[in-house]
Amino acid sequence: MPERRDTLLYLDGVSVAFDGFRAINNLSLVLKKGEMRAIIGPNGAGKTTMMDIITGKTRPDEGEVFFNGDIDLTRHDEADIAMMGIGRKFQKPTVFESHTVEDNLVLALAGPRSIFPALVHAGSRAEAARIDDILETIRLAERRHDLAANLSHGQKQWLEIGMLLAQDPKLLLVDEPVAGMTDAETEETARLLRDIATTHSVIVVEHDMHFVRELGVKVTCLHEGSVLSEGTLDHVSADDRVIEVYLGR
Ligand SMILES: Nc1ncnc2c1ncn2[C@@H]1O[C@H](COP(=O)(O)OP(=O)(O)OP(=O)(O)O)[C@@H](O)[C@H]1O
Repeated sequence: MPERRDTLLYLDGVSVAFDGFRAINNLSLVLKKGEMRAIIGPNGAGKTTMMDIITGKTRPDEGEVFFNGDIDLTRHDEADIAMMGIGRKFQKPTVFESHTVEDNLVLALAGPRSIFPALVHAGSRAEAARIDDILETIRLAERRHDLAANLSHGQKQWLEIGMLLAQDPKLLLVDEPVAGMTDAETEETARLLRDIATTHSVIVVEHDMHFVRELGVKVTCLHEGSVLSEGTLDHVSADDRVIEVYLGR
């Protein structure tokens, strides 16, 4: 394990059981500052539970969970952890359908981690620049005045990623972003996340191996609540144990 102080996220020996069943079992995983990581693994491997532990939704029974080197996440609740800069996007998009794309971002900018507390209603130049920036990143600059309801499923996912970015998180947790997307949207999402990863740390959970390949980052395969294999996608997908429990199904 690397020195904890140099890491953005540090999980060591983490376990949690539900009714005696160990959903997470002695899990150790380290994310470097600025890193993007893909998490794969079969249904029930513990991917969602791991995200729940990081975000403070679930408290581990054992083990260490540190953010930014020295913040013990097991001592904080969900609201604190969101304020500290861990943003999570769930699988299902939850944009405000009856608002425009731009207004969805304005609302997100005004959220709990807003860097524009008093300025939002003033429609300040800084806010406008920030929104332009996010719209470019999420490929929706041309759609800014359209209602979110009229976006495609993939574009709604991008908008929600934009709403997450508006909170300026240090770490983004993204759960199955490309489920239900077209092939073209899937490829664009990989590029979009790579752009975001130049300035943020990201954990992406995904089952779509073509997409994971496009991300081009280190992969961790979870199984039965711990790390089964870790490394490049080529390394992990050539691992017999990964083939047996996941890829070969
Ligand atoms: N709150 C809970 N109470 C009881 N069991 C739970 C709870 N949360 C998760 N589990 C169990 O823990 C195991 C791990 O589930 P988890 O959702 O983390 O897996 P996953 O890797 O995210 O799977 P998927 O790919 O299907 O989303 C599963 O067997 C699940 O049924």
